[in-house]
Amino acid sequence: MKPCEIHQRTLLGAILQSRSEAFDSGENSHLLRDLATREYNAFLWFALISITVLLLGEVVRLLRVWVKAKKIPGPPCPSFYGHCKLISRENFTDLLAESHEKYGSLVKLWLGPTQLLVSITDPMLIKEMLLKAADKLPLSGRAFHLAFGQSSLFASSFDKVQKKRKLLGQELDGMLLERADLIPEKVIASFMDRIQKIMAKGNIDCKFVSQHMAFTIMGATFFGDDFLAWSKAAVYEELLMMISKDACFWASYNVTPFWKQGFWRYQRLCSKLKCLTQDIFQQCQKNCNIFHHRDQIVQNETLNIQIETASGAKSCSDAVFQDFSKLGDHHNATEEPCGNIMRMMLHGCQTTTGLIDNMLSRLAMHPEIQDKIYSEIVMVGKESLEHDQQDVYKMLLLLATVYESARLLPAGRFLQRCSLKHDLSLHTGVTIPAGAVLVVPVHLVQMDDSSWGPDASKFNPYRFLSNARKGSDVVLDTSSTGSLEELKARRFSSFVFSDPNDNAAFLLFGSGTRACVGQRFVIQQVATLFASLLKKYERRPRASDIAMSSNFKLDYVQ
Ligand code: HEM
Repeated sequence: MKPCEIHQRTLLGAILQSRSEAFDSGENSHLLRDLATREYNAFLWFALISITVLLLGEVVRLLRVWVKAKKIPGPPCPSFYGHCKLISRENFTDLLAESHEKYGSLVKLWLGPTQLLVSITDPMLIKEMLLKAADKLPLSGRAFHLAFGQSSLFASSFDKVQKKRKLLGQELDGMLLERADLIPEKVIASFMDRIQKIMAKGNIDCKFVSQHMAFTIMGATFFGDDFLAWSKAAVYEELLMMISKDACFWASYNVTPFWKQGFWRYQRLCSKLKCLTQDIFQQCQKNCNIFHHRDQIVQNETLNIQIETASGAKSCSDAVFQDFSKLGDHHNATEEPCGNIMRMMLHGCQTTTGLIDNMLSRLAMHPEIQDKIYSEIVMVGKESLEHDQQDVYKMLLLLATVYESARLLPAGRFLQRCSLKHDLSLHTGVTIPAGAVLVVPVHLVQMDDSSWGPDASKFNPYRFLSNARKGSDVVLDTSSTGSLEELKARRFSSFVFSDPNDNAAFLLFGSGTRACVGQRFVIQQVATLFASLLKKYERRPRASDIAMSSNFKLDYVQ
C-alpha cells in the first residue's frame, strides 16, 4: 500500500493530506479554519462519548442500588425525594425507632432518589457490619477538614487512617495508661481553682463544669503539665467549643460558602485556634529542650541517676506532646502540623464532657451508690497505702458506674459507616450496596430490653458486676448498705467485673475496624478523676436535678 493511501484512510492522514494539498494550492487560511473545525468536532465527540459513558455508568449503578435495596425492608417512599422531607435532626431517632418496630432490625430509608440509608439495631448484625464496613462518610471528614485542615486520623477512608490509628493506640495504651493515675490530682487542683473563682461570682452550670474537666484532662494529656499553667488555656477552651458548635453546620455546605460573612468569622476562629495550638506546642517543646539540656549535663555528671527537673516533674519523657507530634504526617504537605492533635482535643472534649456530665447527674440522683463508691475508694486507698497511685481497677463499683453512665448517655448518638468500594454482604443474605450510608442508633440498641433485660432503661451499675463464687452473672444485692465494714467483709475479689464490651449491644465507643482508639484511656481517666473527686467532694442533688437538669454543687466532706 502506498503512503498516500494510508493517509487517506485515517483522520490524521486526511488532515495531513488536506494540509499538503492546501499548501500546494495556496489556500492557507481556508485550510487552517477547516483543520480547527475538525479538531473542535473531534473534541466535542470525545466529550459527548465520555459524558454518555459516565452517565450510563451512573444509571447502571443506580439500577443496581435500587434492585439491591428492594430486598431491604423499610417504609414506602412518599415522594421522588424519598424520606428526606420527613427527617429532621430532632425526630431522626424517633423515626428510626418507629420504623424498626414496624419493619425489624434492618431498615432502609431514602435520603433522596440516589442516596440510600440503612439503619441496623440487631447487635450481631451491627458487629458484623462494623467489622466489614471500614470507611466513614466523606462528610465527617469535611467537617473536620474545614476547621483543621487535612486529616490522617479522622479521614473517611480506612486505608488513610490505619497507620495513625495504630500509632495513637500504642501511645495511649503504653505511656498514657502509665501516667493516667498521676494526672487527676493536679488536674483537679487546677480546675477546682477556676471553678471556685467562677462560683464566687454566681451559679455554675454542670455542663460547663464537665466541659472544663474534660478540657483540662485532654490538655494535660496532650501537652503535659505545661498546659495547666498556660495563660491562654481559657481562650483556647472557649474557641474550641465555639468551633465544635459550628463545624458541622459549615461542613454541610457542598460548596464552601465564601459569600457568607459568618463563614469568614468561623474561618478566623479556626485560624486563631491553630495559632494557639502551635503556641502551646512550641512552649512545651521549648521547656522540653531546656529540661533535655539539663538532663544531659546532670546525666554526664551523675552517671545513670534518675533525674528530676527543676519543677520537680519528670523531664522530657513526661511531655506527652513529643510522642503525639509523631501523629502529624510529615510527608503530606497539605496536613496541618497540629491538625490531628486539634481534632483529638475536639473529639475527646466533646465526648468526655458528655460522659462526665452524665456521671455527675447519675450520682446526684443515686446518693446510695455514691456512698458505696466512697466506701470502696476509702477501702482500696487503705489497702494500697504504700502506693501513691489510686488503683481504679480495684474499684469495681466505680468502674461499673462509669460504664453504666456511658450506656445511658442521652439519645442522638449514631455510629456511621459506609463501604465506599464494595457491596456489603451480611450473613442473613442481605446485600447492602456500596456507597449506602449505614447507621446504628446507639441509644436504641443500648436501651433495648432484649440485650439488657427488663431494667434496660434504668440506672443499674450492678449489671456489670457478677458474683465470682457462683461463676455466673449473678447481680449483686443492691439493698446492702455498702458500709466500709461490709465491703471489707465481702472482699472485692469475690466479685468479677463483666467487661461491657462482651455485650455486643454496648456501643458507646463503636466497634470493629474503626472503633474508638481512646476507649481504655478515657475510662481510666474518668474513673481516676471521680476517685479523686469523690474522696474530697460529695455530689448533692438540687431540686433541678430531679428533672435531670445540670446545676452543680460539689460539697466538701472531709
Ligand atoms: C467518652 C469519651 C469518648 C467517646 C464516647 C468516644 C467515642 C467514639 C466513637 C463512637 C468513635 C467512632 C467509632 C466507630 O465508628 O466505630 C470514636 C472514634 C475515635 N476516637 Fe473516640 N471517644 C471518646 C474519647 C476519645 C479520646 C479521649 C480519644 C483520644 C485520645 C479518642 C480517639 C478516637 C479516634 C482517633 C477515633 C477515630 C477512629 C477512626 O476514625 O478510625 N476518643 N470515638
